Amino acid sequence: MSEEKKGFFARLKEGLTKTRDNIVRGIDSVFSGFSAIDDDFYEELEEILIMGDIGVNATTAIVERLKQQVKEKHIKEPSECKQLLIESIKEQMQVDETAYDFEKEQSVIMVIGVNGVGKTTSVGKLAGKLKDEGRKVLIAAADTFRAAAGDQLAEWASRADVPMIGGKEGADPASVVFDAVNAAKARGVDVLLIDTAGRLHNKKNLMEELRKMNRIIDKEFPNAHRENLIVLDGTTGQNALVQAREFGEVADLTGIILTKMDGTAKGGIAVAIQSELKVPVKYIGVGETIEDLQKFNSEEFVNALFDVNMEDIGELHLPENEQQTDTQEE
Ligand SMILES: Nc1nc2c(ncn2[C@@H]2O[C@H](COP(=O)(O)OP(=O)(O)OP(=O)(O)O)[C@@H](O)[C@H]2O)c(=O)[nH]1
Repeated sequence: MSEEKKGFFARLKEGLTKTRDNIVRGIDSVFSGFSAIDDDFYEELEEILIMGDIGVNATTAIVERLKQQVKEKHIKEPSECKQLLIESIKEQMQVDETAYDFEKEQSVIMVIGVNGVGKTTSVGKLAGKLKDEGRKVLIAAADTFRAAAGDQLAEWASRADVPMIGGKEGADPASVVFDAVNAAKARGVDVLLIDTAGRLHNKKNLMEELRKMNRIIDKEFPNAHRENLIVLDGTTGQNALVQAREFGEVADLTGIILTKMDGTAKGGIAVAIQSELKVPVKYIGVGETIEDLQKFNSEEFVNALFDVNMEDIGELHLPENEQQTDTQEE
């Protein structure tokens, strides 16, 4: 690599440039264009948030919270609302600490989503991250439908230096899962990561296959902590919500991996997802390399979105390793 890689926060901020142009500029113009905080002001603000892919539910909650604060704090100037709005969005997106318990427990993580959203890449990145944290990781390549998927995952497994099971084109995905679960138990693996197909002959088959895999894990490994992480492509906007709802019908979704947040104009979808689906965004991806996936942090995300300088806001409650990496690299 010719130039030194920037810290995650800097990459996130850069990645959110288009989203920022989309949302924050509009918000700023409302704050500077209105001389009073009235119904028109709130309406205009709502419109910009909704247009910015933040979604109706989240927008309503954010604006309601803002109204309440304006009243309580006796604020008169629209410009004084900006910080309150930022805080309100952060609150809306907070992820509970327990969301990452599975990282420390014996767990089986099934990674699901439509094809091309970044499942294989995310499994590889997550494997590397957990391995670095000292966890014993095993990858199961249950996407046996797409010819190159197994090879692609094998490459990630070797990059992350973790073993992989399965990956043979045409093999029965459920039997790959069965083998992987039993290997995980026999080898005392901490985290089993399962990459699944995003496409089969038809949608019904795909959903049936997922159900079957779920049943096998439940039956063979009832004591493991279960996670079903859906991967959503941040550039698809509202369609990501539709996908999550569909997969939610066959698997109990416990979290979201939001990928391709580098260069999307629709980054506001992160806010919408959290409030519409009540499923937390646990990781975000801002590029194609192993260090480009990080835990989602609402503070960091909203600051990056609004271009708030991290130093200006004092100590952040980032997970330890992220905090160190960013300060060192920047
Ligand atoms: N820019 C960017 N590209 C990403 C990110 N995550 C994944 N990609 C790219 O998206 C493309 C698809 O990723 P895959 O991991 O193959 O997607 P998949 O969901 O496994 O696809 P199927 O195996 O077809 O179901 C690849 O070119 C990845 O490099 C990200 O965070 N940012």
